[in-house]
Amino acid sequence: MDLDQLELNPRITAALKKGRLKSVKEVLCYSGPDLQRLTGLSTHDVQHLLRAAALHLQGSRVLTALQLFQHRESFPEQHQRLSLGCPVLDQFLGGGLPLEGITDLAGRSSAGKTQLALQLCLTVQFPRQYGGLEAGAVYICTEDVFPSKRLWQLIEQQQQLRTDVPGEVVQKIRFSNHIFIEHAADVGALLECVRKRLPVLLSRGMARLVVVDSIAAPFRCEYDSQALATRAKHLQSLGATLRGLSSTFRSPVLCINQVTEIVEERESMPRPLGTWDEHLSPALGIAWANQILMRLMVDRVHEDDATVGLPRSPARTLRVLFAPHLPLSCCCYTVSGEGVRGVPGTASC
Ligand SMILES: Nc1ncnc2c1ncn2[C@@H]1O[C@H](COP(=O)(O)OP(=O)(O)OP(=O)(O)O)[C@@H](O)[C@H]1O
Repeated sequence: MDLDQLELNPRITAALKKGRLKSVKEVLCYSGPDLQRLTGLSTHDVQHLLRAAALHLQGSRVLTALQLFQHRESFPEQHQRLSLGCPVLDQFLGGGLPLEGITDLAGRSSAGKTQLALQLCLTVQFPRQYGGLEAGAVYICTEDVFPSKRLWQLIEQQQQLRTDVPGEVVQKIRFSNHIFIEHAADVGALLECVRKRLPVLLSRGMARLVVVDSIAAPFRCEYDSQALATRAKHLQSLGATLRGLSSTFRSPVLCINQVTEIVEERESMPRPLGTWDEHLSPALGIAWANQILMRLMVDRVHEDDATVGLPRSPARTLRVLFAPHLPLSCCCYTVSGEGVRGVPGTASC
């Protein structure tokens, strides 16, 4: 019984036993007045008891954020990330996706958002030493049908992409058996899915990655300008549920987002690769931005730009727009039959 480890007056210990309290955790679950009622102790004794219990749980050391950062190897849980399946992209993102919180991945159509999401659905199934979480993924489609043909292609070519993983390990994983696909065509269906079905899969350990592809689609078309407050309320509720699930089950949530583009007459000069297109902004505004932990933006150089002297490959960029643990930075990547790969030496701030 861990209550015996508390430095308490024997009188208080005896009162706890009489009140049938068995653990420090149990003590901390009661309010002061409840403890008084259960044990018959005075207010002063109960306060002393609560302080001793809190100190016991906290341990002897108080750690600062800097210590947590500097002694990574002593706190593997805090620094665990979900790999993107490519060492260049992992290094760019400080190890991969954080396990707790929502990552927003915005970008134009065909920029490569779905390709990254599909790759993550495979990576999550790898053993921990290869960057995975040894569990499946839930893929919630709100717009298009699930790209199963492309998924099969990626599965078949995993061995070529993941040269860091022994062949027998890759062959042993039944990737397609652990991807749970949901379709939610409107906000009501999406909320129902994340409130009811998602917790079941996560709590049973069947999945440890959630992809919503895309978060913007139902919210962009369902509300007119009169209903913006309702939209914000629903976005907030969805964000809170996803964040809660992510931190309870230490499972990353990736939300694919669309972009809004300001269309105006522009000079015909091509934009240099890796520079920020200020005409683009992620959809759903501040109501959604407040729900997410980090935001990434992918982009693809227009075909026209690629013909005006810019290199043909790489033609895609991945940019950190905000993240608590990363600088604002950018790197190039490619999409091939095998999957998504970062281009070495292209990361820049
Ligand atoms: N087998 C493949 N080989 C090479 N490139 C591919 C392959 N499959 C897809 N791609 C590339 O990925 C692009 C599509 O990317 P993706 O489906 O991720 O787009 P997206 O950003 O999700 O767009 P949307 O919002 O329209 O769904 C294609 O334009 C193509 O360039």
